[in-house]
Amino acid sequence: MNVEPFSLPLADPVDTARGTVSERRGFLVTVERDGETGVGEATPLPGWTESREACRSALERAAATDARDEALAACEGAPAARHGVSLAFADAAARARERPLYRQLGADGRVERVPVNATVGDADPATTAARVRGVLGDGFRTAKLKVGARSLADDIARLDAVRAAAPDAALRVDANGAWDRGTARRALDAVGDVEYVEQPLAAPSLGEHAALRDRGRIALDESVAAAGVDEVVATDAADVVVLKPMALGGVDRTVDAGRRARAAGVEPVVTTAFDAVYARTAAVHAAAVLAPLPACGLATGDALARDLAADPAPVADGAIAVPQGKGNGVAGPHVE
Ligand SMILES: O=C(O)CCC(=O)C1=CC=C[C@@H](O)[C@@H]1C(=O)O
Ligand SMILES: [Mg+2]
Repeated sequence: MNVEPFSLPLADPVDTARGTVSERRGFLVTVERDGETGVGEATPLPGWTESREACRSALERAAATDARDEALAACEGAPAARHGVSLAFADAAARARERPLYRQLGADGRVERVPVNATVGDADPATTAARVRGVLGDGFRTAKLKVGARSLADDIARLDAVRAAAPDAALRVDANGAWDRGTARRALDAVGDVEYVEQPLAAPSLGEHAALRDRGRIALDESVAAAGVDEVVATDAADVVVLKPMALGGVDRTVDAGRRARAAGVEPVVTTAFDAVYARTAAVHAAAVLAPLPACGLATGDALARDLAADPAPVADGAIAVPQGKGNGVAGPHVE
């Protein structure tokens, strides 16, 4: 196993209630198996995953063995590291069997496309409205707006401006845990017609989120990373679970978690953690296994100023075409 660090700046840093995401640093994981090279990506994002140092240590432990199960065991407790190692082995296995990753992960039939949302960071009302109009012009139908970085009144003014400028847009909002219970209740009453409010309260707050569900649809993201999908489902804390493969320990675990959530009546949505191309594309495959899904947060490639390789799954008309070649579909070698 080979582990190589990388660092990628965002083209346009994303402002959220938890600060600004401006750079993604991670590790490329390469394994040779069955005569094929498999490539995985571990891109930790503190708040969702282990730290970069913990990720590096786990990958060092994993690299000490060539046995898949031992390497995965070395990554327990380090979800980004486990993501990288499990993806490298799954990519090699799918290539060896000459099938796309999503078939390797358990999809029964061919899946062509996964619908995606645009992600719109915090900005003043006019800028937010212009960005939403712009993404509709690019073919998106659904926009996820970051909220909670300013007062609720200001966020409602942003939503009003968006609805005036882009009345056809389907909207969701993501507060990244910025609100207290009173603000969250007022927000749910004031946001109007949105698909859901994502992570209104700090994670995990499962009982508190369950209590908010009579006011509107709740999606949980950081709470899923903190408490796990099963705990979120068992406590009736969410209508929607936001599944970030990087935070869940891999695309294999994401598929399993999505199936369990759906069986319990909770809708899964797959998103990236502003990952580089290997993990982003793998998340598209995970979404393909779970399809049909609501619009997923996978359209984050353009957020990066540069990437590790050409994107085999670009966004067109509000959807991503699922790569149908063998493996993950990213053509190496990576370029930095
Ligand atoms: O879900 C999306 O539309 C894209 C991904 C995304 O919004 C996020 C990725 C990583 C960290 C966060 O800032 C953010 C989120 O909270 O969902
Ligand atoms: Mg979120």
